Amino acid sequence: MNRFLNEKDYFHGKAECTGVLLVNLGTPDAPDKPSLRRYLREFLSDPRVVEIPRLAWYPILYGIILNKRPAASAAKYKEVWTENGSPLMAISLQQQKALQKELDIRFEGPVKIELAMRYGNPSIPSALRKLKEAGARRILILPLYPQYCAATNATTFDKVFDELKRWRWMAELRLVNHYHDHPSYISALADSVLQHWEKHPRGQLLVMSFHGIPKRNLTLGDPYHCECHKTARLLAQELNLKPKEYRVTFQSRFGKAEWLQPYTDKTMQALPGEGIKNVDVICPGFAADCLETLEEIQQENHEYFQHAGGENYHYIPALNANGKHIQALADIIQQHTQGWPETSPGWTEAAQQKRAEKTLQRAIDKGAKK
Ligand SMILES: C=CC1=C(C)c2cc3[nH]c(cc4nc(cc5[nH]c(cc1n2)c(C)c5CCC(=O)O)C(CCC(=O)O)=C4C)c(C)c3C=C
Ligand SMILES: [Fe+2]
Ligand SMILES: [Fe+2]
Repeated sequence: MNRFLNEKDYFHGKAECTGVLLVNLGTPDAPDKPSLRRYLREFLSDPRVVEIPRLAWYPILYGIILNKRPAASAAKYKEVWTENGSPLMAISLQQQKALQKELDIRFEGPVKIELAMRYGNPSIPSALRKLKEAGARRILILPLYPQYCAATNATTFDKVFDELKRWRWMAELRLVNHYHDHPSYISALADSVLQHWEKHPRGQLLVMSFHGIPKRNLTLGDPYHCECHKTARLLAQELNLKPKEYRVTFQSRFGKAEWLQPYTDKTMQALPGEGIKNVDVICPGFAADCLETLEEIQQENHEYFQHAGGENYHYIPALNANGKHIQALADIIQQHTQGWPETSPGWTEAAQQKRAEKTLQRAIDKGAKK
């Protein structure tokens, strides 16, 4: 057996392209107990996610968590599951499609986008191999987490490296570390808040809720907490908010240790007592709506707020596949692929002609729609 992945059917002058790998966290295949058990086992066995020595962690994971949590989590997933499957997966596929369309217009030469999930399917190795088969000699990895965290971004890169170290002919590789302060991302967030305020009365407070991590990770040097606060500050600036008009909180606590504070759920229970009875809530760290936004923020925290005497609670959806988000991601991709050849060998004149015609047709269609 061969130790390395060889080049299949290679010939000189084979067409090349630039590859972009979009990566999100992953989601169970179905909202049932066996699928949840499989998904949680892979996710929670990752030492980047739970940084407890394996000898201490595995008895808890296999003895308690994987016996209790799959059923409880499956019930939550059932509440948000759609006819197109898990919201995270359905939205990620829409993002991939819209971005491919946008990059086809922006780039001279061919750019191929693949979607992967860090846990579950489609896996990072399978998506990287698809890019390889499409002739990607240069690959940009874009984890869809604006704020860098070792539990999300670093583990994505680990998995990419594990795959690439098996390739005979490695691709040129670039990584997007984060985009928490990218002007196009901040502007897309601000736009989504303004659009929301056009349709709904504005709350007294804009709560910006980010996924939490253990507090210990911050003290060990993970920049995630700082990056969340920077995103929040820039978004507040863009919206001309005074400090008392917005608040940063952290959600999705897991286990008994202390996580980043203030906690979103405790904040929602306390706000009405402070006289704040109307709030808008946004989750700027989630590129796509998922269990953590739709069930935990839109439903569960809404209930906490109302039970504590709150009156109006509006969740502002994640950026998902909205136009400004796709433009922002395309800006990030363009910036990080600078210097890479836009026209590759094998990119024939006929293909270039076809692209020019397609671009022209799109411009005509766009003009006709206006
Ligand atoms: C030790 C536990 C966890 C850490 C650390 C963690 C960090 C982290 N997670 C996200 C984004 C998402 N997490 C999602 C679900 C989810 N997260 C954890 C635990 C940790 N996350 C669990 C156990 C689950 C599964 C659901 C459950 O059983 O409660 C999701 C949603 C996936 C979906 O299918 O919809 C996302 C997205 C970030 C950004 C992050 C660190 C910054
Ligand atoms: Fe999580
Ligand atoms: Fe949660």
